[in-house]
Amino acid sequence: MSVPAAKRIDVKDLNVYYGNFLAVEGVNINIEPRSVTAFIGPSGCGKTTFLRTLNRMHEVTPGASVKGEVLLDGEDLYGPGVDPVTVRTKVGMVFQRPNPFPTMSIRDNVLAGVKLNNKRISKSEANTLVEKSLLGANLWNEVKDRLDKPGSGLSGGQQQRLCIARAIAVQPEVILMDEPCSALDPISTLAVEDLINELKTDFTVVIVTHNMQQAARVSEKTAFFNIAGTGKPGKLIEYAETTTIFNNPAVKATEDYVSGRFG
Ligand SMILES: Nc1ncnc2c1ncn2[C@@H]1O[C@H](COP(=O)(O)OP(=O)(O)OP(=O)(O)O)[C@@H](O)[C@H]1O
Repeated sequence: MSVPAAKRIDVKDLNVYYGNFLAVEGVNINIEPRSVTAFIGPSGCGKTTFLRTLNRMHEVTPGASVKGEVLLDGEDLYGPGVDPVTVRTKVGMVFQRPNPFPTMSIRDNVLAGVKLNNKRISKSEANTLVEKSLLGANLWNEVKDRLDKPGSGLSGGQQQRLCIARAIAVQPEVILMDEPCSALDPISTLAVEDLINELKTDFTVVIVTHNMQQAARVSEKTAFFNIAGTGKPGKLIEYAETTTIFNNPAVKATEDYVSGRFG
């Protein structure tokens, strides 16, 4: 399976709205390819909302809209004529709760995204893709003898890695992860964190996490978001190397948050 080039993301002056409500204001951020970037911040500061604008997934919510630009290697995802479905094949997403199709086999779960995109592939190509994707998701050895069994028969951590295999199978350039370990036990969490570390060899990875140790373990750069109060928009407060954010942040609010003084 050839791996498409990981791409950089440049966001310019992005506002995100739910109807008239300005949920996230004025985000400017440059995300490097082949790296892991973590989004942290207190509940309601707009991490998920902003993440979902990076593959136009927010458009699934009626009334949600953006102003500004999101460039993928210089191409605006919101440019005229850009199809959001195509955007989502380039920028994949893994959700908080593992969501394999429960009655579908492990093998068909891996291929589900590819089939949704109406790609026709031969049986042998499909076999290769299933194996490569499961290898890429560190799941192959655990499931290779039961590929035709339902995805729901796996543990929570295995299911989440299956969802990551499904995301990889589409061969995206960027993988977005919204709290991918929040429903997992500590051992499964470590397995997924190891995997995230490996994914950055081929992909640009962006992860929302509430777990600051996790941000410190997996990411090169961290973006801290905050809100001034209920009803106010979330803003990107500080974005820097993860070690700087945790050890020597420039902004007092970042320091208060990472040291556990609020949030
Ligand atoms: N579908 C929606 N409709 C209207 N407002 C929404 C919707 N989803 C989120 N919001 C609002 O947008 C703001 C940002 O929410 P968001 O879920 O992005 O924050 P978050 O930082 O990811 O929070 P958490 O850490 O709790 O998941 C909040 O004020 C929230 O109430």
